[in-house]
Amino acid sequence: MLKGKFITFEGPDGAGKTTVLEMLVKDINESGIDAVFTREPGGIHIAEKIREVILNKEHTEMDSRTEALLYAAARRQHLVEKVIPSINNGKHVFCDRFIDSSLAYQGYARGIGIDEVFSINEFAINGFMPDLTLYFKIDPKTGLKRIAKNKGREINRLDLEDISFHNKVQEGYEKVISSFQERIVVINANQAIDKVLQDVKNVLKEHLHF
Ligand SMILES: Nc1ncnc2c1ncn2[C@@H]1O[C@H](COP(=O)(O)OP(=O)(O)OP(=O)(O)O)[C@@H](O)[C@H]1O
Ligand SMILES: Cc1cn([C@H]2C[C@H](O)[C@@H](COP(=O)(O)O)O2)c(=O)[nH]c1=O
Repeated sequence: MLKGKFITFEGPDGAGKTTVLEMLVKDINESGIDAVFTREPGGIHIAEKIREVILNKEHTEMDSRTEALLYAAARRQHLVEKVIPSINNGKHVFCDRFIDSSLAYQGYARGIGIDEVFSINEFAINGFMPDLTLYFKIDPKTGLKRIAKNKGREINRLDLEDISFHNKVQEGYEKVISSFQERIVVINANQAIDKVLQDVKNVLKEHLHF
């Protein structure tokens, strides 16, 4: 059987990744494409439990390396339990965040080092990288404003970091993009949502012939 593709969505908080993925579900399903939509950290029971531990606002004492290891552990379980079996069954997997988030947030913004965080993730992913990554580019301040406007959304421990942390996340992503130019496509997320969705669909058509 032909394997599915692994497509990840990345970007700062509030960039619009989840919104676009939710809009894509309908279109992809209607087009008859066999796809799975999932997220990190989470997507399966154990990883959702790890998510609760990482993002709990009360866990202010969490050490940066502990944080990096927990994200990597959730990633490993999600990969072996959900992502890899789906891809082997010919399904395309769309995932809200993956390794690039760890490189930008823990590697660069937390100051552990992008190479160090890549190393612990190599153990977790064992060579399994995305076929394509869409990076939602937005000024972090705009992303945080969008989140603040959305009263229904739960604010997590990472959202509560100050703007200098979120600016570092963006800088970290820029470094990651320059290291993986052949895999990562940049989407202008600072546009009306319908235009962002259309740009995403165009990239999927071009790269994956959807
Ligand atoms: N292009 C857009 N223009 C204006 N508002 C938007 C746009 N895209 C998303 N939003 C709004 O911004 C908020 C955050 O969007 P969303 O949750 O999709 O971002 P995200 O990238 O998944 O963020 P996070 O990674 O922090 O979960 C939501 O309230 C959403 O409705
Ligand atoms: C996978 C991953 C995520 N993060 C951060 C990024 C966000 O602030 C939260 C997840 O919340 P979302 O609403 O689902 O985007 O976690 C991270 O720091 N490192 C990672 O590897």
